[in-house]
Amino acid sequence: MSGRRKGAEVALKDVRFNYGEMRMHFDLTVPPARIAAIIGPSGSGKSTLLNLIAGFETPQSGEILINGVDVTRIAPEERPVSMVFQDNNLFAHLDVETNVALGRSPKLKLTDADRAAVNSAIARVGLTGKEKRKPEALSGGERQRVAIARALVRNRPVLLLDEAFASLGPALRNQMLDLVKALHQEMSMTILMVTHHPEDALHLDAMLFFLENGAVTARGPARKLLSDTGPAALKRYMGTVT
Ligand SMILES: Nc1ncnc2c1ncn2[C@@H]1O[C@H](COP(=O)(O)OP(=O)(O)OP(=O)(O)O)[C@@H](O)[C@H]1O
Repeated sequence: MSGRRKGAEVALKDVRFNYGEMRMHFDLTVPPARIAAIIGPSGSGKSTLLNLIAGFETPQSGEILINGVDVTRIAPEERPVSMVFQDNNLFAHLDVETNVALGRSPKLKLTDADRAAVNSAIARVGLTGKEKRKPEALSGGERQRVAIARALVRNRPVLLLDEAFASLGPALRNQMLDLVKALHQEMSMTILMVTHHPEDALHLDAMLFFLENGAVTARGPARKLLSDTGPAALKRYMGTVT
């Protein structure tokens, strides 16, 4: 891998985005090299928030800044961002090595340095020896490791994880969170992670943004927000009060 990289601040300033009747309004900042967990009820706008940052959606108004640079109208591939989804991250007909290499060079024109970065990322996610396997010959957790390796070789300072581990069982999910934690310690990228599991935010000692109905209604350190003194709406979401 290409050494230590530093995360970038991610800021949404007065961003408005509508899907029909669903009106969303985001105003939030994630400082450089922090981990932010995005939680909230189904349909509250979590994936839309990440899609706006990644550039798969464009706001009706407002600005998205990454390290102070306005990226609101910039194409997804030109943003300093990588994204990992819950599934469908990999090309089924390509082996592990090629799937990862696509993150480095979409046309697969690889230099020796690129190949070294691909091998290093594969090693870092614990898949050395499985380079020639197709996704069908991997477990769900291994497939998500490939997706993370591909994000790593892109060498972008912001990593977006959209329920990336949701289809994995609890033990494997914890392993993946440990991997994210270790990668974050090494590379200090800024991470925004959508999850349905508030305990993931604790596991990563993350900042927490709680979304309801298209807006952030609570924010702060996960350990504080998820404690007894946290907001009532969050407790209702967690099922700890009715
Ligand atoms: N492509 C789309 N076209 C129209 N409406 C959409 C589209 N994608 C999402 N929506 C609507 O926008 C709202 C926010 O959706 P989003 O997927 O961001 O929510 P979410 O919090 O990620 O939900 P979940 O936890 O169920 O994945 C929902 O009301 C959803 O129905």
